[in-house]
Amino acid sequence: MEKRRLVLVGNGMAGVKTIEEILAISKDQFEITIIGEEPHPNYNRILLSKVLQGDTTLDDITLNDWDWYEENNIQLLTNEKVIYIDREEKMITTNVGTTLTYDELILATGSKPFILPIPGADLEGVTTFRDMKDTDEMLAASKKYRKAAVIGGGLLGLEAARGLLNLGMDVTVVHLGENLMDRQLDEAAATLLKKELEKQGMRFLLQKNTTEIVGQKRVEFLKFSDGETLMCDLVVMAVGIKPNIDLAKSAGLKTNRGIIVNDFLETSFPNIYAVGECAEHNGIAYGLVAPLFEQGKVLAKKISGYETTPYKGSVVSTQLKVSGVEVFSAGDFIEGGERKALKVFDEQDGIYKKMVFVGKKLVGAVLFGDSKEGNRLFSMIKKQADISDTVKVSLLQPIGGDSGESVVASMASDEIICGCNGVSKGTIVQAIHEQECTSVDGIKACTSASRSCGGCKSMISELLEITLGDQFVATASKETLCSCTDLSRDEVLDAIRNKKLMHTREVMNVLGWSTSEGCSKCRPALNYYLGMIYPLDYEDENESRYVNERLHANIQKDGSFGVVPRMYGGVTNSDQLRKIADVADKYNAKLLKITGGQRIDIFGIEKEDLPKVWEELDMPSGYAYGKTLRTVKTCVGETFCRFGTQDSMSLGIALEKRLERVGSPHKFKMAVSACPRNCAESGIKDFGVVGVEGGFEMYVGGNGGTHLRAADLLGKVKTADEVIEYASAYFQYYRETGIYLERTSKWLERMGLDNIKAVIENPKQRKELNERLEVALSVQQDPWKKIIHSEKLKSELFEKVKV
Ligand SMILES: Cc1cc2nc3c(=O)[nH]c(=O)nc-3n(C[C@H](O)[C@H](O)[C@H](O)COP(=O)(O)OP(=O)(O)OC[C@H]3O[C@@H](n4cnc5c(N)ncnc54)[C@H](O)[C@@H]3O)c2cc1C
Ligand SMILES: NC(=O)c1ccc[n+]([C@@H]2O[C@H](COP(=O)([O-])OP(=O)(O)OC[C@H]3O[C@@H](n4cnc5c(N)ncnc54)[C@H](O)[C@@H]3O)[C@@H](O)[C@H]2O)c1
Ligand code: SF4
Ligand code: FES
Repeated sequence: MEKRRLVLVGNGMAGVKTIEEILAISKDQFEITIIGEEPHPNYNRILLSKVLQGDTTLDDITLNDWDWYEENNIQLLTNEKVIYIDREEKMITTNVGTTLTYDELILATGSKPFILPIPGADLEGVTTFRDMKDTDEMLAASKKYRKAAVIGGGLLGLEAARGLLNLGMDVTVVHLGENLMDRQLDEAAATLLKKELEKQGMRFLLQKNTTEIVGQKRVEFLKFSDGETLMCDLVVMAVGIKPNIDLAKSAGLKTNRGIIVNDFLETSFPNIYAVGECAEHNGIAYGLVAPLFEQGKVLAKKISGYETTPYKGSVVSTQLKVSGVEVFSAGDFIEGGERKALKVFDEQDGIYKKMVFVGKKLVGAVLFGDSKEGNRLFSMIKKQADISDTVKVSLLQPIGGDSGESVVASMASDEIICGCNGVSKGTIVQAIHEQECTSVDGIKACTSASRSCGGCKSMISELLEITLGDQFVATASKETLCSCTDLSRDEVLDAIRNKKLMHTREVMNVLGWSTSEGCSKCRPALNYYLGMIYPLDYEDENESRYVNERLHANIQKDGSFGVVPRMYGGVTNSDQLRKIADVADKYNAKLLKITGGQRIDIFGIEKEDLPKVWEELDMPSGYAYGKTLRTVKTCVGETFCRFGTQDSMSLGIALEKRLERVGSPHKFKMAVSACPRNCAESGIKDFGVVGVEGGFEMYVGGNGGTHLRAADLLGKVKTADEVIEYASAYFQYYRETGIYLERTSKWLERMGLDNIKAVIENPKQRKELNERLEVALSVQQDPWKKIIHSEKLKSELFEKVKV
């Protein structure tokens, strides 16, 4: 049967969740294309607050990585905006001229932040908080400036303010109303919240109406309607959102605040649907993921031709994601008229709880200071169950305190544990018993619970403990390799060695993986571990590698590639430079850039040209894409510098030639400086060398990236040969004991510097590590050369396979 063409506009949370639901029920019905204006694969927008708070990175919050699209045969166009829908021809056009026809079209264009229409809103330093670009802008500003003003004291504004405080800025929240989070909290809870956040260092200006943002080029201060001002050099506008309906409106679909949809998410025009924040159902456009995911489920069934109950709207609950503050709000929480409130206020411990009833039905709740019962109350609100007077009062007791009973234990099977993804206690218990999910990650993989805000993780953990007893304690104390197995990395490696397992599939079969194919986390990890354990016999599985490693180049936003040839020790010559210039001209490179690792990146090469570019360069691969040694940065050293005490360039080149190509758990960067002035920045490298009088100091575990870490002193040696011996042993020890994707900075903290030192300083162990490394090095080949000389690889990788 010919597949129907399904086009999704908007690569965000609601749209991609709908596609996941479609794939789960009818994998082969559609040929799917997703078009997203942002340059990234689908990421968890909710966790941008955590990225801003410095707790995590874009990689960590990616929900569906590039490989997921490829594995599911989804064509993904990023950095493209759909600007036109031809309803009659059933065709869309993007801003770069791509046209695509569709049988079914889903609009999931999300929302746009509301920008106050005041003078100065377009000044430099004024931003919103909606996407990764905004988050990057705030992260960058925090490195240069000190004073931030956040306009809007809602959920978003407060989470932004907390993030900026974490980044070391002075933060003032400017709020129009009398109470913070006025859409979610009553006066009592808002007052407690303000006090708590003030303790954390946040400042507030309430009942302040901003009339102007003033500055020459960049913002300098805010002006308020009462004539007062506030000095600031960063302004974050968080004053609400409006559904993004521009495209739908221009296509003539019926719109109001959002795109009008019926109970099956159908718009006013056949075969066009809307889902997520852009959709308006019964007069409501939602701004939280739980209702959007509910919509996605209904739409997936509808579009796949399955019978479905109609979408009848959602009751919502919210939780603020600021550490140290527990706030929960759900339903109709303001009393008055027939809505009667039941409240407790423990002033000493700063706990406030309120439930609002209509007759015997719970219709709303606000919790401050202790929000453990939040999801349970939310379940009751959703079910509109009758609650007796005794239960009413018992709901306000601190469960788990006096009685010893846990909240989770007392929940009924159909009560919701994960509000974002609508997953009940019963579903999780079933996954534990029937799918043998025994960790929070396992539950996430089996049911999606905890995949969004993560607020339910502690309840899931508790439920696992209650359901599995001792067995959970055993599995909880270890981190599993991935959600396909309950075995830890060490247990898997032991089994590979003891049972002589030689292939990724064999490992999965013999060790009882819960999935037949594994996942994008375990496949590359197993490929690495097997290669490390059996350097001579294991045949690398290219298809288990991430796309950059598979193609030996770095894929860029626009789908072209960056090519970085090796320049040992950052030293080059006119011949190499000429070749790079010729290749750049011939293959229309878009940019030549000197990298931080002292070499040249040739950007903008098309995939099919890569083998020809490598051949014409005739230089080794710089592995700028690899989990292996990247570069050895060097200073000019004693050869030219009057401060130099050692020959840093020769040592750097020797180290790079010795350690290149062989795989490691993550990338490995090195540097050699010839004196303590440290021009090569040896203090922030995985292995850094500093020349001193009479020898070299060796520093380890440094990192100059997201998690900045100064390297620790490993030791001091006299000769360059000793440096090479120590560095090789250290690298091999990391290869053998590191967890796949663990940088040495984290590895060192996990293993303990003293323990690592004890191994590396032991002459016997150092020698053995060097010998084992030698074996691994003996079979390495330059991958570019290998591909150039293989017609099979060239055609498989660069002609047939879609990236
Ligand atoms: C910092 C932050 C924290 C949040 N925290 C929470 C929370 O704790 N709990 C919660 O429930 N919700 C939270 N939310 C809200 C939640 O993230 C959103 O409700 C959800 O992401 C909306 O999903 P969506 O797919 O409708 O829109 P989006 O995720 O915004 O996706 C829409 C996508 O469509 C793209 N697009 C738009 N127009 C076009 C076009 N014409 N062509 C191509 N692409 C287009 C956009 O670039 C965007 O990538 C938070 C939001 C933010 C910003
Ligand atoms: N934890 C969470 O669930 C979470 C976190 C972040 C964002 N979100 C969602 O993201 C969306 C955007 O959040 P938001 O906080 O911007 O929206 P919001 O509408 O909830 O809050 C905006 C706040 O700004 C205030 N405001 C309006 N005009 C103002 C002005 N001129 N000056 C000062 N204050 C003004 C309002 O009184 C309101 O409290 C919402 O849908 C929200 O639910 C949710
Ligand atoms: S690290 Fe020392 S030797 Fe090397 S360039 Fe800097 S000052 Fe000169
Ligand atoms: S409650 Fe948000 S992920 Fe479960």
